[in-house]
Amino acid sequence: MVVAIPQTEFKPFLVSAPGKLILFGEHAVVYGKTAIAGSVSMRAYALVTPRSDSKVRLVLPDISVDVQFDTSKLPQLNPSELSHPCEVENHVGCASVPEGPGRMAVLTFVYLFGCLLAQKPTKGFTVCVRSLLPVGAGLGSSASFNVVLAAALLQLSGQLYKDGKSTADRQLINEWAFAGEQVAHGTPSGIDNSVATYGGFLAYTRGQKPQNLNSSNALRVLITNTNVPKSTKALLAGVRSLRDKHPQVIDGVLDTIHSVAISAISLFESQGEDVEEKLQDIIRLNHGMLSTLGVSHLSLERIREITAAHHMASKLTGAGGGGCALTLVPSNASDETVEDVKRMLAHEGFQCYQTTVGGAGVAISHCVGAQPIEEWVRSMLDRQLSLAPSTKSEDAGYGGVVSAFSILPDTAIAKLAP
Ligand SMILES: Nc1ncnc2c1ncn2[C@@H]1O[C@H](COP(=O)(O)OP(=O)(O)OP(=O)(O)O)[C@@H](O)[C@H]1O
Ligand SMILES: C[C@@](O)(CCO)CC(=O)[O-]
Repeated sequence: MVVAIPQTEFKPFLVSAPGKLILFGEHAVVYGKTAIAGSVSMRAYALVTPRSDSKVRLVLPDISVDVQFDTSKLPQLNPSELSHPCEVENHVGCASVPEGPGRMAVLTFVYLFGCLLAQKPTKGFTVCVRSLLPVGAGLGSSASFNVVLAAALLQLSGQLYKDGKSTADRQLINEWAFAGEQVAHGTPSGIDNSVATYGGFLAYTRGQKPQNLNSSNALRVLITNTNVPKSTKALLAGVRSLRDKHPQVIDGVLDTIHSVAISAISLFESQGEDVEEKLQDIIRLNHGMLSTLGVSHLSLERIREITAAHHMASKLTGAGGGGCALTLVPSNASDETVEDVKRMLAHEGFQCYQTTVGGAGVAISHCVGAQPIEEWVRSMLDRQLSLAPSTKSEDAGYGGVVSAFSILPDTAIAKLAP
């Protein structure tokens, strides 16, 4: 059965943004040293579809959220009247925001909607976000969520002139995504949302504008989740207390990490044959320094052992104490070798993702290849499932598309642009 789709103000569009990986400089960055981060090919995707009423619906299947608001019940917000974006908590009025893990995501939506759209006569719409990034594993799932949300709402408000492609558009998306990060995290550094917006590789030093590294070398990496829960706060406190006790020693370690990041900058921008080998060296060195700071973990050391046996260098990424490790896959490593390593890591109970670092930042698309998005979503699922007409007529006939998008397997989502 073909579902008739009524005329609405805009056609469905899709926004996507990558997660991030800290390559060098975690922990030292807290003390004013430089860190290098890159975008990962795993992304968050927001499907935006029109509605025929004035409701807005936020569907977040990965964290079991499906909320709907009457636009007139959402607060109009003026950012200059709030001392900090997280104050949105005090302005939700009669909009009912769920408790639990989805609360921050919904509050971010309320904040961005209140600032960007509430003042304008807004037709209803549905935003459904799916992400291929593990939540809370240090890969910037929060930042990519905030970037797709900010870009979607800016696009709906008519403030993007080049579909997010121009420098001005990106700057705007990055600023609003940072505000979203502030709702969730209080005082984030801004590196995560910058990577999710601009993509590629960035050098970041606290208090300075992130520097885009002109690298044409996308890196092939394995990201291995130890599944060991970590407390970033406790790990940061541990390093601080060690530094308080041994300031000269620890400052020396932090300076060395800074030198590693500076070497990485020149390596990323050079083309020499020995670049890969030198990158491997500094990955090992950086991990050694982090281990000296006390933020490694047995599980991370085990990953290093397994990958080292296959001539691959690994280091922890993010706060450490568990969390994720990154492994550089040398360009001459065969697919069999990579599969072997992945199998051994999985055998130890680790979760392993193969990805490239340094790909595209935020992207807004109106088609997938030559297909309109709604057609693509339908074609991805079994016809019986995907063509079921929506029971939610107010979703302007797109309810079935939203439901289909919500349950598409990750393998289908991974095929989406870019
Ligand atoms: N797929 C998603 N759908 C909706 N919200 C998401 C999604 N992924 C992440 N989020 C939001 O981001 C929050 C997780 O952020 P958190 O900072 O804990 O993890 P992370 O960003 O993955 O890790 P890190 O900040 O260490 O890189 C979630 O609680 C939710 O608010
Ligand atoms: C450990 C740290 O350097 C990175 C955590 O992903 C903390 C921070 O920069 O805020």
